Amino acid sequence: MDNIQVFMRIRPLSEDEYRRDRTTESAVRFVSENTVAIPTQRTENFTFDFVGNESCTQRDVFEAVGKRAVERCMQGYNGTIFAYGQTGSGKTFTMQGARDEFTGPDDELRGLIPRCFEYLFDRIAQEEQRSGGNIKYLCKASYIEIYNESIYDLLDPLMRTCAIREDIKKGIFVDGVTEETVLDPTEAYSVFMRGTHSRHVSATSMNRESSRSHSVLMLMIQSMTQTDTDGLTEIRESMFNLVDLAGSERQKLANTSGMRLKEAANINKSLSTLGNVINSLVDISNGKSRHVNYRDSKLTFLLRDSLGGNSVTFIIANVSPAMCNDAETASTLRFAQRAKMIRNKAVVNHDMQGNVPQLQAEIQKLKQQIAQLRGVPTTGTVAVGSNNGIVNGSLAPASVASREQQLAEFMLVLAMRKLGESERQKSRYAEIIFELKDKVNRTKRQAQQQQLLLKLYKSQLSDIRANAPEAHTLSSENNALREEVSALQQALSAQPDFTDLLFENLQLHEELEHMYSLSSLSEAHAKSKQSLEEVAKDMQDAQRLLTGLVASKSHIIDVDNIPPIIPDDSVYGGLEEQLKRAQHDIDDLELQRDKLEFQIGSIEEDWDYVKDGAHHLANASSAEHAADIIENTMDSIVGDQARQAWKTISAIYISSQRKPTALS
Ligand SMILES: Nc1ncnc2c1ncn2[C@@H]1O[C@H](COP(=O)(O)OP(=O)(O)OP(=O)(O)O)[C@@H](O)[C@H]1O
Repeated sequence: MDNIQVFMRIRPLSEDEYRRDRTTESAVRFVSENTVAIPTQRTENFTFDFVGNESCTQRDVFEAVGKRAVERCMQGYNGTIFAYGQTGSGKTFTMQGARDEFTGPDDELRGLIPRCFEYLFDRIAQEEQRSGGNIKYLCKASYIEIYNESIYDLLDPLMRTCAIREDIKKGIFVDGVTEETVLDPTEAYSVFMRGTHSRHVSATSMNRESSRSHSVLMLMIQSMTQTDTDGLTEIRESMFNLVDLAGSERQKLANTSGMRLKEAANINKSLSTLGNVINSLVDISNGKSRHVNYRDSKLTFLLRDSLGGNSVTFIIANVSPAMCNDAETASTLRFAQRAKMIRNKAVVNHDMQGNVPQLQAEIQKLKQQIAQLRGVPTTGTVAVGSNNGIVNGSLAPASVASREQQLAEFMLVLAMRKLGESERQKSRYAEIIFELKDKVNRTKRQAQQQQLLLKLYKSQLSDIRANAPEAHTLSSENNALREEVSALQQALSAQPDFTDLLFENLQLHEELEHMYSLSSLSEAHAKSKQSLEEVAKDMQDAQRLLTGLVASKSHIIDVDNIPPIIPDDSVYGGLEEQLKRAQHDIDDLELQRDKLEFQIGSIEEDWDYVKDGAHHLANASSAEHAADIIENTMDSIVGDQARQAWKTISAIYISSQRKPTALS
């Protein structure tokens, strides 16, 4: 059992941070070589397996983490390196490096990924040479992104989404993800950069930052060792995951809506699930029985083995040294401290492979050996010694024979198991073939349906074309109508401008009002007013009629330019509209659901802080320690209710301790 190893890296202060802090003083204080604290956050001390200060180089990180991870993968263990930390803390710099292109092995700023590639292929060349051709290696790379709880295949030109599946033999895997065989570091790096480029392109087109998603580069390393005599092959296979996580800062709901809300809810979900999984695993390491909710997020489900499973796991906790980021730095270190308590059970993933006759021959050989050994006592070989087989204090041949017999029987059992396994594998392959055939059939059916549709469209098109002879008549009719329209338009333009009439109307109206005010001709006024209104109305009607007529005559079919496919456009349009509305409703509902999940997650997290705080408070060693706990817990809580509850708990604690001055 190995604990997850945690490496902390402090990046140099950025110019922005300096402008904000107005000091170069670091928020992180070194207590000893591998122990740090954040005094402004009054944290406890944090001890890690390695702590790199601001001048820690890319080479240092590789020597401490990358090299060890590659070595374990070469032995057949699964390995994972996570880069964790707030946005801008240096995760990508640590994993990938300072630049977006590979400038070769002399580039001192290249990150862990290119360095791991170089080291891995160096070691492979060494091993292949040392074995004199008996060992052969195969490496395949896949690269995915987890964004909004969907998995995108970054090596697929269409960046299709994939599903995670579980299989008895393969364990957890990304179904249908692109796997590219890589033969040297340059090839591996160019595959990695291709995926990184797709990630940037999709991030830009979707108007989001790459730090809002997790990326996982998966390297499958397989070694095949040919055994000398029996033609069997030993296969070792390990999965090396290099994970660049989304920024770890807790997403706030305030002023967030639409896509951003969904994004925030999902990042929150996967990071808080990661936190919950780690908490449960820590409890398990402390002897408690807990269910671990790996399936609550894609990230934790995919990396299940890396957390409390069959993997050698390293976490690099990246932090900023700035005072303005001290709370986030403290939160990252608390996360890393908890993760360090998780214990993994890494085992070498190996298997024997040979065809069934080879395995059967092996069994036959073993059976013969057993039969020979069984025959030993009857042929009198055992009787050579005396004293129950003990000769001069050492085992007599009979005991040796029985030990050999046991060994041979044990090997027989192993071989039988192998045979069984190969049978199971065979049936699994049969299943896969069946599934593939099924898929092919479905694709064929879809293709047939599409061909039918195409035929239908073609026949409709040719119907329309077949009616084309009428085009002449239509065309002459068309011309006549066009002339009519232009005549009407002329007539319309010959009419006095409608606005002029209205204006005149208004003037007359005003004049009449004036006259009315001067004389007592009220009746005449009313009549004139009415008649003027009638004239205006008639003018309006005439105008409307004329415009309508022009518009109706303008709808003349242009028979020379019939679009290729017109069928049922309005129906499709209507359906599409309905579909859009339904999709919109679904999006709204999903958003609501995400929002609720986010709120629930946030509330649960808050209550966890309250519970943890109360637990720590009960065990506080001094009033100062208690004051720290009260303050830190309050900083971590987001919701009002939990804050209120924490205030009450703190007040009760303070009054019961009767140390109000220290704790206030
Ligand atoms: N150790 C370091 N030395 C020098 N510069 C660094 C170091 N770490 C990070 N930087 C610089 O800090 C900036 C932010 O780093 P980076 O992009 O790696 O952060 P990040 O944690 O990956 O952010 P995000 O979550 O947004 O992806 C970059 O300009 C990077 O070059």
